[in-house]
Amino acid sequence: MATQGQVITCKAAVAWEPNKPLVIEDVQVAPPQAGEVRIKILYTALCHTDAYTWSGKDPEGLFPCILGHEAAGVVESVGEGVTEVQPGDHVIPCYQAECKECKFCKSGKTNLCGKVRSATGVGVMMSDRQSRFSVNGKPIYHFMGTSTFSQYTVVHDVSVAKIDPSAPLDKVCLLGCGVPTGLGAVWNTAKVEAGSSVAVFGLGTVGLAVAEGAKAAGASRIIGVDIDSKKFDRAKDFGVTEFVNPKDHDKPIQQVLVDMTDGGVDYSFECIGNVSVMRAALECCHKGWGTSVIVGVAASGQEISTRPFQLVTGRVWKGTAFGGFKSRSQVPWLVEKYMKKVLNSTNSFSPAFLLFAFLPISHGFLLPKGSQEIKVDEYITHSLTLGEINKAFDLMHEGGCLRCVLEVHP
Ligand SMILES: NC(=O)C1=CN([C@@H]2O[C@H](COP(=O)(O)OP(=O)(O)OC[C@H]3O[C@@H](n4cnc5c(N)ncnc54)[C@H](O)[C@@H]3O)[C@@H](O)[C@H]2O)C=CC1
Ligand SMILES: N[C@@H](CCC(=O)N[C@@H](CSC=O)C(=O)NCC(=O)O)C(=O)O
Ligand SMILES: [Zn+2]
Ligand SMILES: [Zn+2]
Repeated sequence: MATQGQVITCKAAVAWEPNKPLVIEDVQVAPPQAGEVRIKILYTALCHTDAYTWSGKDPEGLFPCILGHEAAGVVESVGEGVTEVQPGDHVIPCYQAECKECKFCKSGKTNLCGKVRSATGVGVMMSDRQSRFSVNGKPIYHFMGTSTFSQYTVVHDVSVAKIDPSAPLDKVCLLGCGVPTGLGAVWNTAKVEAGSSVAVFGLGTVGLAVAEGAKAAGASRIIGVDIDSKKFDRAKDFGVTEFVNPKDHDKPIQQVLVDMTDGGVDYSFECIGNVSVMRAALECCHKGWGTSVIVGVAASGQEISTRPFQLVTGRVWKGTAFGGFKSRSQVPWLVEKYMKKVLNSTNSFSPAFLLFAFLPISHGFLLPKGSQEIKVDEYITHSLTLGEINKAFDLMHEGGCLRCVLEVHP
């Protein structure tokens, strides 16, 4: 039955209040307006940022809402004026938009986009400042401009990346957030060079993707720091070469790292969201040039501090959103890199090889040596259905879980 132009009633997980179990509801999803796209979400993963907003600690958190921002699906219908995608296209919703026209997009200095951020931060669509979701007439807020814990969602056209239709959506949904964030933190934000020493604080999905990116960039030492020693074994597969558990040391962790590395690491990455660790990550960097990148998201009211002397003496403190990747332009490229790995694991040589070899040039930037392929499957530790979403959130807080992928239309 054609659904174009109709309200769709479907299942979605609604967060009615902070920290209260999500409820699977029959949700009405309005048709897309001008410049909007309605997507049938097929697979969504959970990210710690969903848990953070659900906890009530996100200053932008609004309830009731539909969370979720790491997903893949198929375009169901498009609103007036949408030209870059059409029904049937396979897509990844992007919480970081890319309009290619605003001063951010045109600056060449950032992946942040200003076109719809004022609406996505308050849970509505840009054109009429209204939500497209409701339950029995009660509006439900959008989240991060994506709201993927729903069988159908409506997003702005500038927030949709069209991808290779042969890519497995149950895997590439991860390219909507955590994996690109870690890789991009290394390749785009820090620009780690071959031979560098790197410290990664937090060995969850984001930290492991940092390690993977650092290995691809040719880092000589990749030191993983985590308070859970069970994380260490798995981290070796992602490129971590040494491990430190702060609980095993009496000295501050920054001092431990400085002592291990003849004065400090060249690059460090905080992938936890803990402001004390952010300070340690800066202060374990080498005097004169060490760069620390904040990736973790810290709660409302939390602030970072250090002695200004740390910066006066040449350390650099940076942050990254979505790893600095320009979403609509570069998510399809990340999917292609993943597909190359899939192809290579089935064919020893494929004509697609030449295409992939030239893609980095056609996309305007160079890949670090050895980074032609990226892992995705390796980050998926659990698979459940949308109806089991509360169980999936419980799993996230267990040490063994990296990403749990939910089948949205089981
Ligand atoms: N900036 C961005 O664009 C993005 C930021 N994030 C944020 O990145 C952070 C990490 O995300 P995930 O990897 O999914 O989280 P995760 O919870 O899976 O990983 C965090 C790791 O840190 C470890 N840890 C906790 N406290 C620690 C401490 N004091 N010292 C050392 N290790 C400690 C935990 O054992 C765990 O292994 C979250 O804050 C998330 O919100 C996620 C995606 C995008
Ligand atoms: N509303 C939050 C914002 C948290 C945040 O920094 N989000 C990241 C993405 S985290 C993904 O899992 C981001 O892209 N930030 C840039 C942006 O424009 O939001 C808060 O206020 O803490
Ligand atoms: Zn995320
Ligand atoms: Zn823009």
